Amino acid sequence: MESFSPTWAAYALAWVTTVVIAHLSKHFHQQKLNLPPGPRQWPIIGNLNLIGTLPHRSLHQLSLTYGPLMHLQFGSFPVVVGSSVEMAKVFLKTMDGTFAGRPKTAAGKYTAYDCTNMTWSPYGPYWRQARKIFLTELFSAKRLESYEHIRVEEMNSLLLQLFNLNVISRMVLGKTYIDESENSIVTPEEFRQMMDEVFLLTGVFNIGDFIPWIDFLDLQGYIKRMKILSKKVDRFLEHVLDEHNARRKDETDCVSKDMADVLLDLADDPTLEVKLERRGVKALTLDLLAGGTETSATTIEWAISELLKNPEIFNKAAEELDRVIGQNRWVNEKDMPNLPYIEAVIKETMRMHPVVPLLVPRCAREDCKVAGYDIQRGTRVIVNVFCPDRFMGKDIDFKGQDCKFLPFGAGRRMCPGYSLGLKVIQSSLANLLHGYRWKLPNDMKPEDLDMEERFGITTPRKIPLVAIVEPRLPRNLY
Ligand code: HEM
Repeated sequence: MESFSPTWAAYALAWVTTVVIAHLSKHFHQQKLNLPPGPRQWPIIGNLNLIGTLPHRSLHQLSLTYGPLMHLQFGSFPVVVGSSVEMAKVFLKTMDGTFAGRPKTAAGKYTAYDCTNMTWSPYGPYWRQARKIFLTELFSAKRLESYEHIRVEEMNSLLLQLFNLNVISRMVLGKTYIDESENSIVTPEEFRQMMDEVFLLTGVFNIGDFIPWIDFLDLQGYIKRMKILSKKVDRFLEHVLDEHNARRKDETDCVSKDMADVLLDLADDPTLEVKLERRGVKALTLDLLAGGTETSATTIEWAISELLKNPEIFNKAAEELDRVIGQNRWVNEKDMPNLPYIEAVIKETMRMHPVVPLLVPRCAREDCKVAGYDIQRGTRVIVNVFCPDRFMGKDIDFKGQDCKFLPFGAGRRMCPGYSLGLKVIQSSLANLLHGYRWKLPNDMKPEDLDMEERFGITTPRKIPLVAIVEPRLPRNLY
Protein backbone atom coordinates (compact mmCIF):
# COMPACT_ATOMS: atom_id res chain seq x y z
CA MET A 1 0.00 0.00 0.00
CA GLU A 2 1.29 3.47 -0.87
CA SER A 3 2.14 5.51 2.23
CA PHE A 4 0.66 9.04 2.49
CA SER A 5 3.27 11.78 2.42
CA PRO A 6 2.01 15.35 2.87
CA THR A 7 2.83 17.55 -0.10
CA TRP A 8 3.65 21.26 0.07
CA ALA A 9 0.00 21.93 -0.82
CA ALA A 10 -1.14 20.06 2.31
CA TYR A 11 1.29 22.07 4.42
CA ALA A 12 0.08 25.30 2.86
CA LEU A 13 -3.55 24.36 3.49
CA ALA A 14 -2.80 23.52 7.14
CA TRP A 15 -0.99 26.83 7.51
CA VAL A 16 -3.78 28.90 5.96
CA THR A 17 -6.39 27.07 8.09
CA THR A 18 -4.42 27.75 11.28
CA VAL A 19 -4.06 31.43 10.39
CA VAL A 20 -7.79 31.75 9.58
CA ILE A 21 -8.85 29.97 12.79
CA ALA A 22 -6.48 32.09 14.89
CA HIS A 23 -7.80 35.23 13.19
CA LEU A 24 -11.48 34.28 13.70
CA SER A 25 -11.04 33.26 17.34
CA LYS A 26 -9.26 36.54 18.04
CA HIS A 27 -12.01 38.43 16.22
CA PHE A 28 -14.77 36.77 18.30
CA HIS A 29 -12.85 37.31 21.53
CA GLN A 30 -12.37 41.01 20.71
CA GLN A 31 -16.10 41.39 19.99
CA LYS A 32 -16.82 40.55 23.64
CA LEU A 33 -14.52 43.30 24.87
CA ASN A 34 -15.40 46.93 25.34
CA LEU A 35 -12.65 48.37 23.14
CA PRO A 36 -11.97 52.09 22.63
CA PRO A 37 -13.50 53.59 19.47
CA GLY A 38 -11.65 53.12 16.21
CA PRO A 39 -12.09 52.60 12.48
CA ARG A 40 -13.37 49.35 10.90
CA GLN A 41 -10.67 46.82 10.22
CA TRP A 42 -9.73 44.88 7.11
CA PRO A 43 -8.88 41.20 7.39
CA ILE A 44 -5.17 40.50 7.79
CA ILE A 45 -3.92 44.13 7.56
CA GLY A 46 -6.37 45.59 10.09
CA ASN A 47 -5.92 49.37 9.82
CA LEU A 48 -2.41 49.46 8.39
CA ASN A 49 -3.87 50.96 5.20
CA LEU A 50 -4.69 54.15 7.14
CA ILE A 51 -1.10 54.87 8.11
CA GLY A 52 0.76 57.06 5.63
CA THR A 53 4.43 57.92 5.29
CA LEU A 54 4.20 60.32 8.25
CA PRO A 55 2.45 58.08 10.84
CA HIS A 56 2.25 60.77 13.57
CA ARG A 57 0.21 62.93 11.20
CA SER A 58 -2.01 60.02 10.10
CA LEU A 59 -2.70 59.12 13.75
CA HIS A 60 -3.41 62.75 14.60
CA GLN A 61 -5.98 62.93 11.78
CA LEU A 62 -7.63 59.69 12.94
CA SER A 63 -7.80 60.93 16.53
CA LEU A 64 -9.83 63.93 15.33
CA THR A 65 -12.55 61.43 14.31
CA TYR A 66 -12.21 58.73 16.98
CA GLY A 67 -11.10 60.74 19.99
CA PRO A 68 -8.13 60.88 22.37
CA LEU A 69 -8.22 57.14 23.12
CA MET A 70 -8.43 55.15 19.94
CA HIS A 71 -8.27 51.45 19.13
CA LEU A 72 -6.62 50.29 15.91
CA GLN A 73 -5.49 46.94 14.60
CA PHE A 74 -2.03 46.77 12.99
CA GLY A 75 -2.00 43.38 11.29
CA SER A 76 -2.25 40.78 14.08
CA PHE A 77 -1.77 43.26 16.94
CA PRO A 78 -4.20 45.54 18.73
CA VAL A 79 -2.87 49.08 19.16
CA VAL A 80 -4.20 51.87 21.33
CA VAL A 81 -3.27 55.47 20.66
CA GLY A 82 -3.40 58.18 23.32
CA SER A 83 -3.64 61.69 21.91
CA SER A 84 -4.43 64.04 24.79
CA VAL A 85 -2.78 65.33 27.94
CA GLU A 86 -5.16 63.15 29.99
CA MET A 87 -4.35 59.99 28.03
CA ALA A 88 -0.60 60.75 28.10
CA LYS A 89 -0.96 61.06 31.90
CA VAL A 90 -2.66 57.67 32.16
CA PHE A 91 -0.11 55.81 29.99
CA LEU A 92 3.04 57.57 31.19
CA LYS A 93 2.18 58.39 34.81
CA THR A 94 -0.83 56.87 36.57
CA MET A 95 -0.54 53.43 34.95
CA ASP A 96 3.10 53.76 33.90
CA GLY A 97 4.03 50.36 35.38
CA THR A 98 1.35 48.58 33.33
CA PHE A 99 2.51 50.25 30.11
CA ALA A 100 6.29 50.11 30.66
CA GLY A 101 6.80 47.12 28.33
CA ARG A 102 8.26 47.41 24.85
CA PRO A 103 6.93 45.37 21.91
CA LYS A 104 9.23 42.83 20.28
CA THR A 105 10.38 44.21 16.94
CA ALA A 106 12.82 43.23 14.23
CA ALA A 107 14.74 46.45 14.99
CA GLY A 108 15.26 45.34 18.61
CA LYS A 109 16.31 41.89 17.47
CA TYR A 110 18.70 42.79 14.67
CA THR A 111 19.97 46.30 15.43
CA ALA A 112 20.04 46.22 19.24
CA TYR A 113 21.73 42.91 20.07
CA ASP A 114 18.48 41.06 20.62
CA CYS A 115 16.96 43.80 22.81
CA THR A 116 19.89 43.94 25.25
CA ASN A 117 20.14 47.73 24.91
CA MET A 118 17.91 49.84 27.15
CA THR A 119 15.53 51.18 24.53
CA TRP A 120 14.17 47.79 23.44
CA SER A 121 14.77 45.68 26.52
CA PRO A 122 11.61 44.32 28.12
CA TYR A 123 10.56 45.73 31.48
CA GLY A 124 12.34 43.69 34.16
CA PRO A 125 15.55 43.33 36.19
CA TYR A 126 17.94 43.76 33.21
CA TRP A 127 16.25 46.98 32.07
CA ARG A 128 16.04 48.26 35.68
CA GLN A 129 19.74 47.71 36.18
CA ALA A 130 20.64 49.34 32.82
CA ARG A 131 18.51 52.34 33.75
CA LYS A 132 20.23 52.64 37.14
CA ILE A 133 23.64 52.50 35.43
CA PHE A 134 22.65 55.27 33.02
CA LEU A 135 21.16 57.56 35.66
CA THR A 136 23.63 57.10 38.51
CA GLU A 137 26.88 56.25 36.70
CA LEU A 138 26.76 57.78 33.23
CA PHE A 139 24.48 60.80 33.47
CA SER A 140 25.10 61.97 37.05
CA ALA A 141 25.45 65.77 37.25
CA LYS A 142 29.09 65.28 38.33
CA ARG A 143 30.03 63.10 35.36
CA LEU A 144 28.25 65.37 32.86
CA GLU A 145 30.07 68.36 34.34
CA SER A 146 33.39 66.52 34.02
CA TYR A 147 32.78 66.30 30.26
CA GLU A 148 32.04 70.02 29.86
CA HIS A 149 35.56 70.71 28.50
CA ILE A 150 34.81 68.30 25.62
CA ARG A 151 31.69 70.18 24.67
CA VAL A 152 33.61 73.48 24.82
CA GLU A 153 36.57 72.19 22.80
CA GLU A 154 34.34 70.80 20.08
CA MET A 155 32.26 73.98 19.84
CA ASN A 156 34.59 75.26 17.12
CA SER A 157 33.19 72.69 14.76
CA LEU A 158 30.57 74.57 12.80
CA LEU A 159 29.36 71.44 11.09
CA LEU A 160 26.49 70.48 13.33
CA GLN A 161 26.53 66.77 12.62
CA LEU A 162 30.29 66.66 13.17
CA PHE A 163 29.99 68.60 16.43
CA ASN A 164 27.48 66.14 17.84
CA LEU A 165 29.45 63.14 16.62
CA ASN A 166 32.68 64.42 18.10
CA VAL A 167 31.17 65.36 21.46
CA ILE A 168 29.35 62.06 21.86
CA SER A 169 32.26 59.92 20.63
CA ARG A 170 34.63 61.60 23.05
CA MET A 171 32.27 61.25 26.01
CA VAL A 172 31.25 57.67 25.22
CA LEU A 173 34.36 56.26 23.54
CA GLY A 174 37.11 58.54 24.82
CA LYS A 175 38.17 59.85 21.42
CA THR A 176 36.81 60.66 18.00
CA TYR A 177 37.36 57.22 16.49
CA ILE A 178 35.79 58.70 13.49
CA ASP A 179 38.54 60.71 11.89
CA GLU A 180 39.69 60.77 8.28
CA SER A 181 43.12 59.20 8.99
CA GLU A 182 44.22 55.99 7.30
CA ASN A 183 43.97 53.72 10.32
CA SER A 184 40.56 55.04 11.34
CA ILE A 185 38.01 52.20 11.60
CA VAL A 186 35.22 54.30 10.05
CA THR A 187 35.19 57.68 8.34
CA PRO A 188 32.90 60.43 9.75
CA GLU A 189 30.64 59.95 6.73
CA GLU A 190 30.38 56.16 7.27
CA PHE A 191 29.68 56.66 10.97
CA ARG A 192 26.99 59.25 10.26
CA GLN A 193 25.39 56.94 7.69
CA MET A 194 25.50 54.09 10.23
CA MET A 195 23.70 56.20 12.86
CA ASP A 196 21.20 57.50 10.27
CA GLU A 197 20.45 53.90 9.33
CA VAL A 198 20.05 52.90 13.03
CA PHE A 199 17.49 55.67 13.46
CA LEU A 200 15.67 55.00 10.24
CA LEU A 201 15.42 51.25 10.75
CA THR A 202 14.43 51.65 14.42
CA GLY A 203 11.44 53.74 13.42
CA VAL A 204 10.22 52.02 10.23
CA PHE A 205 6.83 50.32 10.04
CA ASN A 206 8.17 46.86 9.23
CA ILE A 207 5.17 44.82 8.03
CA GLY A 208 6.61 41.61 9.53
CA ASP A 209 6.41 43.15 13.04
CA PHE A 210 2.65 43.33 12.63
CA ILE A 211 1.92 40.30 10.48
CA PRO A 212 4.50 37.84 11.88
CA TRP A 213 3.52 34.98 9.60
CA ILE A 214 4.76 36.87 6.54
CA ASP A 215 7.87 38.12 8.33
CA PHE A 216 10.09 35.64 6.49
CA LEU A 217 9.18 37.27 3.16
CA ASP A 218 10.79 40.58 4.25
CA LEU A 219 8.53 42.38 1.78
CA GLN A 220 10.06 45.82 2.33
CA GLY A 221 13.66 44.59 2.50
CA TYR A 222 14.14 46.11 5.97
CA ILE A 223 15.34 42.90 7.65
CA LYS A 224 18.06 42.53 5.04
CA ARG A 225 19.17 46.11 5.71
CA MET A 226 19.07 45.51 9.48
CA LYS A 227 21.30 42.46 9.17
CA ILE A 228 23.85 44.35 7.05
CA LEU A 229 23.76 47.26 9.52
CA SER A 230 24.22 45.04 12.56
CA LYS A 231 27.39 43.52 11.04
CA LYS A 232 28.86 46.98 10.40
CA VAL A 233 27.98 48.24 13.88
CA ASP A 234 29.34 45.12 15.52
CA ARG A 235 32.64 45.36 13.67
CA PHE A 236 33.02 48.93 14.92
CA LEU A 237 32.04 48.21 18.53
CA GLU A 238 34.23 45.09 18.74
CA HIS A 239 37.19 47.23 17.68
CA VAL A 240 36.32 49.91 20.25
CA LEU A 241 35.99 47.46 23.14
CA ASP A 242 39.17 45.58 22.20
CA GLU A 243 41.09 48.85 22.25
CA HIS A 244 39.58 49.83 25.59
CA ASN A 245 40.41 46.46 27.12
CA ALA A 246 43.99 46.58 25.85
CA ARG A 247 44.47 50.00 27.42
CA ARG A 248 42.80 48.94 30.66
CA LYS A 249 45.20 45.98 30.92
CA ASP A 250 48.25 48.22 30.40
CA GLU A 251 47.21 50.82 32.92
CA THR A 252 47.74 49.43 36.43
CA ASP A 253 45.66 52.13 38.06
CA CYS A 254 42.90 52.43 35.50
CA VAL A 255 40.83 55.53 36.21
CA SER A 256 37.50 55.39 34.35
CA LYS A 257 37.74 57.91 31.56
CA ASP A 258 34.81 57.49 29.24
CA MET A 259 31.38 55.88 29.33
CA ALA A 260 32.59 52.68 27.62
CA ASP A 261 35.20 52.31 30.41
CA VAL A 262 32.45 52.63 33.01
CA LEU A 263 30.41 49.92 31.28
CA LEU A 264 33.43 47.60 30.96
CA ASP A 265 34.22 48.10 34.68
CA LEU A 266 30.64 47.13 35.48
CA ALA A 267 30.87 44.06 33.23
CA ASP A 268 33.81 42.93 35.42
CA ASP A 269 31.85 43.54 38.63
CA PRO A 270 30.81 40.19 40.17
CA THR A 271 28.38 41.89 42.58
CA LEU A 272 26.15 43.22 39.81
CA GLU A 273 22.58 41.93 40.24
CA VAL A 274 22.26 40.85 36.59
CA LYS A 275 25.50 39.92 34.81
CA LEU A 276 26.41 42.46 32.14
CA GLU A 277 27.81 40.50 29.19
CA ARG A 278 30.01 41.90 26.41
CA ARG A 279 26.94 41.88 24.15
CA GLY A 280 25.12 44.09 26.69
CA VAL A 281 28.09 46.50 26.86
CA LYS A 282 27.97 46.84 23.07
CA ALA A 283 24.19 47.31 23.08
CA LEU A 284 24.28 50.01 25.78
CA THR A 285 27.20 51.76 24.05
CA LEU A 286 25.11 51.85 20.89
CA ASP A 287 22.21 53.36 22.87
CA LEU A 288 24.54 56.14 23.98
CA LEU A 289 25.96 56.81 20.52
CA ALA A 290 22.63 56.70 18.73
CA GLY A 291 20.69 58.59 21.43
CA GLY A 292 23.30 61.31 21.59
CA THR A 293 23.84 62.24 17.96
CA GLU A 294 20.78 62.38 15.73
CA THR A 295 18.31 63.71 18.34
CA SER A 296 20.15 66.91 19.24
CA ALA A 297 21.26 67.65 15.66
CA THR A 298 17.67 67.24 14.44
CA THR A 299 16.33 69.70 17.03
CA ILE A 300 18.99 72.31 16.25
CA GLU A 301 18.35 72.03 12.51
CA TRP A 302 14.61 72.58 13.05
CA ALA A 303 15.30 75.53 15.39
CA ILE A 304 17.47 77.30 12.81
CA SER A 305 14.93 76.54 10.07
CA GLU A 306 12.12 78.08 12.15
CA LEU A 307 14.28 81.13 12.91
CA LEU A 308 15.12 81.59 9.23
CA LYS A 309 11.40 81.47 8.52
CA ASN A 310 10.73 84.08 11.22
CA PRO A 311 13.43 86.79 10.87
CA GLU A 312 11.96 89.05 13.59
CA ILE A 313 12.29 86.19 16.12
CA PHE A 314 15.83 85.54 14.88
CA ASN A 315 16.66 89.23 15.56
CA LYS A 316 15.22 89.03 19.08
CA ALA A 317 17.37 85.97 19.85
CA ALA A 318 20.51 87.68 18.48
CA GLU A 319 19.65 90.81 20.47
CA GLU A 320 19.42 88.77 23.71
CA LEU A 321 22.82 87.19 23.00
CA ASP A 322 24.45 90.59 22.32
CA ARG A 323 22.95 92.05 25.49
CA VAL A 324 23.83 89.16 27.84
CA ILE A 325 27.05 87.77 26.34
CA GLY A 326 28.43 90.76 24.42
CA GLN A 327 30.59 90.61 21.29
CA ASN A 328 33.85 89.46 22.87
CA ARG A 329 33.27 85.84 23.87
CA TRP A 330 31.38 82.64 23.11
CA VAL A 331 28.41 81.39 25.17
CA ASN A 332 29.16 78.80 27.84
CA GLU A 333 26.81 76.37 29.58
CA LYS A 334 26.60 78.49 32.74
CA ASP A 335 25.14 81.38 30.72
CA MET A 336 21.99 79.43 29.85
CA PRO A 337 19.84 80.55 32.84
CA ASN A 338 20.44 84.15 31.67
CA LEU A 339 19.17 83.41 28.15
CA PRO A 340 15.41 82.83 28.60
CA TYR A 341 14.56 83.78 25.02
CA ILE A 342 16.94 81.14 23.62
CA GLU A 343 15.36 78.60 25.98
CA ALA A 344 11.89 79.62 24.75
CA VAL A 345 13.06 79.13 21.14
CA ILE A 346 14.18 75.59 22.01
CA LYS A 347 10.92 74.74 23.78
CA GLU A 348 8.84 76.08 20.92
CA THR A 349 10.95 74.10 18.42
CA MET A 350 10.56 70.87 20.41
CA ARG A 351 6.82 71.46 20.72
CA MET A 352 6.37 72.05 17.00
CA HIS A 353 8.86 69.39 15.91
CA PRO A 354 9.07 66.74 18.64
CA VAL A 355 12.10 64.69 17.66
CA VAL A 356 10.40 61.40 18.58
CA PRO A 357 6.74 62.28 17.93
CA LEU A 358 5.32 58.86 18.80
CA LEU A 359 7.83 58.29 21.62
CA VAL A 360 9.14 54.72 21.55
CA PRO A 361 6.17 52.29 21.40
CA ARG A 362 5.12 50.73 24.69
CA CYS A 363 3.28 47.53 25.38
CA ALA A 364 0.60 46.62 27.96
CA ARG A 365 2.07 44.12 30.44
CA GLU A 366 -1.35 42.94 31.68
CA ASP A 367 -5.08 43.16 30.89
CA CYS A 368 -6.45 46.43 32.25
CA LYS A 369 -9.08 49.14 31.85
CA VAL A 370 -8.48 52.71 30.72
CA ALA A 371 -11.35 55.23 30.82
CA GLY A 372 -13.76 52.28 31.15
CA TYR A 373 -12.40 50.52 28.02
CA ASP A 374 -10.68 47.11 27.95
CA ILE A 375 -7.02 46.97 26.98
CA GLN A 376 -5.58 43.49 26.52
CA ARG A 377 -2.14 42.35 27.60
CA GLY A 378 0.30 42.68 24.68
CA THR A 379 -1.56 45.64 23.14
CA ARG A 380 0.89 48.10 21.63
CA VAL A 381 0.56 51.58 23.05
CA ILE A 382 1.41 54.74 21.18
CA VAL A 383 1.36 58.17 22.80
CA ASN A 384 1.19 60.72 20.02
CA VAL A 385 2.88 63.86 21.32
CA PHE A 386 2.48 65.55 17.94
CA CYS A 387 -0.33 68.06 18.25
CA PRO A 388 0.98 71.55 18.77
CA ASP A 389 -2.25 73.21 19.93
CA ARG A 390 -2.93 70.57 22.56
CA PHE A 391 0.33 71.10 24.41
CA MET A 392 0.02 74.87 24.71
CA GLY A 393 0.77 75.93 28.27
CA LYS A 394 2.63 78.56 30.16
CA ASP A 395 4.48 76.80 32.93
CA ILE A 396 5.84 73.85 31.02
CA ASP A 397 9.07 72.03 31.74
CA PHE A 398 11.16 69.53 29.79
CA LYS A 399 10.69 66.66 32.25
CA GLY A 400 7.15 65.80 31.21
CA GLN A 401 5.90 66.48 34.78
CA ASP A 402 2.41 67.54 33.72
CA CYS A 403 2.40 65.65 30.41
CA LYS A 404 1.73 68.86 28.43
CA PHE A 405 5.14 68.88 26.84
CA LEU A 406 6.75 65.51 26.22
CA PRO A 407 9.79 65.77 23.95
CA PHE A 408 11.61 63.26 26.16
CA GLY A 409 8.58 61.13 27.11
CA ALA A 410 7.77 60.73 30.82
CA GLY A 411 7.61 58.18 33.60
CA ARG A 412 9.70 55.05 34.02
CA ARG A 413 10.85 54.89 30.41
CA MET A 414 11.47 58.61 29.99
CA CYS A 415 14.65 59.47 28.10
CA PRO A 416 17.58 59.00 30.51
CA GLY A 417 19.80 61.24 28.36
CA TYR A 418 17.59 64.33 28.49
CA SER A 419 19.95 66.50 30.55
CA LEU A 420 22.87 65.77 28.22
CA GLY A 421 20.61 66.25 25.17
CA LEU A 422 19.46 69.62 26.49
CA LYS A 423 22.96 70.81 27.36
CA VAL A 424 24.17 70.01 23.85
CA ILE A 425 21.16 71.65 22.19
CA GLN A 426 21.25 74.78 24.34
CA SER A 427 24.93 75.58 24.08
CA SER A 428 25.34 74.65 20.44
CA LEU A 429 22.25 76.56 19.28
CA ALA A 430 23.20 79.61 21.37
CA ASN A 431 26.71 79.62 19.91
CA LEU A 432 25.57 79.02 16.33
CA LEU A 433 23.29 82.05 16.63
CA HIS A 434 25.80 84.16 18.56
CA GLY A 435 28.81 83.43 16.37
CA TYR A 436 27.28 83.57 12.91
CA ARG A 437 24.95 85.61 10.71
CA TRP A 438 22.58 83.23 8.89
CA LYS A 439 21.00 83.73 5.47
CA LEU A 440 18.97 81.62 3.10
CA PRO A 441 20.85 80.89 -0.17
CA ASN A 442 20.14 82.42 -3.58
CA ASP A 443 17.86 85.19 -2.26
CA MET A 444 15.36 82.51 -1.18
CA LYS A 445 12.40 84.02 0.70
CA PRO A 446 11.61 82.70 4.23
CA GLU A 447 8.17 81.55 3.05
CA ASP A 448 9.83 79.39 0.36
CA LEU A 449 11.88 77.37 2.86
CA ASP A 450 10.62 73.80 2.70
CA MET A 451 9.59 72.39 6.11
CA GLU A 452 8.69 68.80 5.16
CA GLU A 453 9.59 65.95 7.53
CA ARG A 454 11.01 62.47 7.01
CA PHE A 455 9.76 59.80 9.40
CA GLY A 456 11.96 57.27 11.22
CA ILE A 457 12.04 56.94 14.99
CA THR A 458 12.98 60.62 14.74
CA THR A 459 11.60 63.18 12.31
CA PRO A 460 14.38 65.22 10.74
CA ARG A 461 13.93 67.62 7.83
CA LYS A 462 13.17 65.79 4.58
CA ILE A 463 15.64 68.02 2.74
CA PRO A 464 18.68 69.04 4.85
CA LEU A 465 18.88 72.76 5.62
CA VAL A 466 21.19 74.75 3.37
CA ALA A 467 22.11 78.23 4.62
CA ILE A 468 24.88 80.79 4.21
CA VAL A 469 26.74 81.82 7.35
CA GLU A 470 29.29 84.52 8.07
CA PRO A 471 31.12 85.35 11.31
CA ARG A 472 29.53 87.86 13.67
CA LEU A 473 32.23 88.08 16.35
CA PRO A 474 35.78 89.55 16.23
CA ARG A 475 38.19 87.48 14.10
CA ASN A 476 40.42 86.41 17.01
CA LEU A 477 37.57 84.33 18.48
CA TYR A 478 37.44 81.89 15.55
C1 HEM B 1 17.19 66.04 21.93
C2 HEM B 1 17.63 65.02 22.61
C3 HEM B 1 16.78 63.79 22.91
C4 HEM B 1 15.44 63.57 22.74
C5 HEM B 1 14.40 64.52 22.17
C6 HEM B 1 15.15 62.23 23.22
C7 HEM B 1 13.90 61.66 23.24
C8 HEM B 1 13.61 60.40 23.75
C9 HEM B 1 12.28 59.83 23.83
C10 HEM B 1 11.00 60.53 23.40
C11 HEM B 1 12.39 58.58 24.37
C12 HEM B 1 11.24 57.59 24.62
C13 HEM B 1 10.65 57.82 25.99
C14 HEM B 1 9.41 56.98 26.27
O1 HEM B 1 9.30 55.83 25.79
O2 HEM B 1 8.54 57.51 26.98
C15 HEM B 1 13.79 58.36 24.61
C16 HEM B 1 14.30 57.21 25.16
C17 HEM B 1 15.64 56.99 25.31
N1 HEM B 1 16.67 57.90 25.07
FE1 HEM B 1 16.50 59.78 24.44
N2 HEM B 1 16.32 61.66 23.63
C18 HEM B 1 17.34 62.59 23.49
C19 HEM B 1 18.67 62.43 23.83
C20 HEM B 1 19.20 61.26 24.30
C21 HEM B 1 20.58 61.08 24.65
C22 HEM B 1 21.63 62.20 24.59
C23 HEM B 1 20.72 59.76 25.04
C24 HEM B 1 21.95 59.04 25.46
C25 HEM B 1 23.17 59.47 25.22
C26 HEM B 1 19.41 59.14 24.96
C27 HEM B 1 19.13 57.81 25.26
C28 HEM B 1 17.86 57.27 25.35
C29 HEM B 1 17.58 55.89 25.78
C30 HEM B 1 18.61 54.85 26.16
C31 HEM B 1 16.18 55.73 25.78
C32 HEM B 1 15.38 54.47 26.15
C33 HEM B 1 14.88 54.56 27.60
C34 HEM B 1 14.09 53.33 28.05
O3 HEM B 1 13.52 52.63 27.23
O4 HEM B 1 14.03 53.09 29.28
N3 HEM B 1 18.51 60.06 24.50
N4 HEM B 1 14.52 59.49 24.22
